[in-house]
Amino acid sequence: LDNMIVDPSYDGAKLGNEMTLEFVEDMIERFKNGKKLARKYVFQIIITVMELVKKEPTMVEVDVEQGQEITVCGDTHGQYFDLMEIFRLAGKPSEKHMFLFNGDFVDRGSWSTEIALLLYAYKWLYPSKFFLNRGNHETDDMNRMYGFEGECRAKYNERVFKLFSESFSALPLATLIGKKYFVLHGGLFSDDNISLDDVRKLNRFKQRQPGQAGLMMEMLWTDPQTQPGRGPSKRGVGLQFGPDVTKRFCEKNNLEAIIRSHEVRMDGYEVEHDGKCITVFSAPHYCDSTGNKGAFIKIGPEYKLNFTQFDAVPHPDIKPMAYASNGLQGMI
Ligand SMILES: O=C(O)c1nn[nH]c1-c1ccccc1
Ligand SMILES: [Mn+2]
Ligand SMILES: [Mn+2]
Ligand SMILES: [Mn+2]
Repeated sequence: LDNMIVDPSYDGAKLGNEMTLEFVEDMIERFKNGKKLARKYVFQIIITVMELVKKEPTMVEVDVEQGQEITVCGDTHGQYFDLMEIFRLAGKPSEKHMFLFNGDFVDRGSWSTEIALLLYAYKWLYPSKFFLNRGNHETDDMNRMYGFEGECRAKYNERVFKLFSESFSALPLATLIGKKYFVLHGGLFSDDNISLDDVRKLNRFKQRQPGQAGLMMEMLWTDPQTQPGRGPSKRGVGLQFGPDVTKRFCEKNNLEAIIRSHEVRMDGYEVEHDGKCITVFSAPHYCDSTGNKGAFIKIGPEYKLNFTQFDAVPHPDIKPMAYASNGLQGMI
């Protein structure tokens, strides 16, 4: 990276060896005005955050101390201007105000590189207060089809996508808050005997992509259902799990509830399975079409769940999937 230079005409803040709040604030404004980051800084940010998250356990454990809070967000899917609305309403990340983004940061919305780079910059700035769970959209197959790869190529280059892809495969798969809330993108498992210890022990580096079976795939893909037991997934990947599965898992692991994302909810969130399964989705008016609200959850030292709903805000006239290819690139 040292031999990479930043064009002397570059009008943005300079990045040295440390992330600064000034650089992050400058990034936020640049992205709002449709500007990009110097490519050298993009590489620096992704590489630094990849090294940081590689050292994190597959399930990160966080407690909320007095005077602190954590805001849990669900899918943001490239909707940068709605992410700005989250920070306006919830407050921005800080040493006292922790955040957890629960996967699906990218794809669909056309400001996926802006969201990914901003979340990564905050991870660098507040490494022990800012948390990222992997979603099923932090994977190569989805990024090829749903816009992120195309957006990386269009705004930066293929190497930037490859680096993001490598960093996604290093992301933790779950976060345990106060030993009470098990937060992951998709949901629970085909096997009732899976415990938090099995998640802790899961070697997420053995396979870069979740594939069609196994613990990692299930954590990123499964959905709750109202009927007891387990059923087939509507997505063709994973399965659906009923209230009894959630109850058994929470009892076995002394949990209040699981918090997951992965599905749109018209109210932005939904409390299901007798309060043991909560879905939080943070992309309002999803794909400029669904008309849903977004939501986020604030959790303080008392570990009560505090839901906030919010509406989509105006954004520049760039459609969802503006950079998506037909996904056949490189196939023939
Ligand atoms: O793109 C989405 O809405 C999404 N979010 N999580 N999973 C998906 C998805 C999965 C399979 C096919 C299409 C979308
Ligand atoms: Mn999603
Ligand atoms: Mn998802
Ligand atoms: Mn929109």
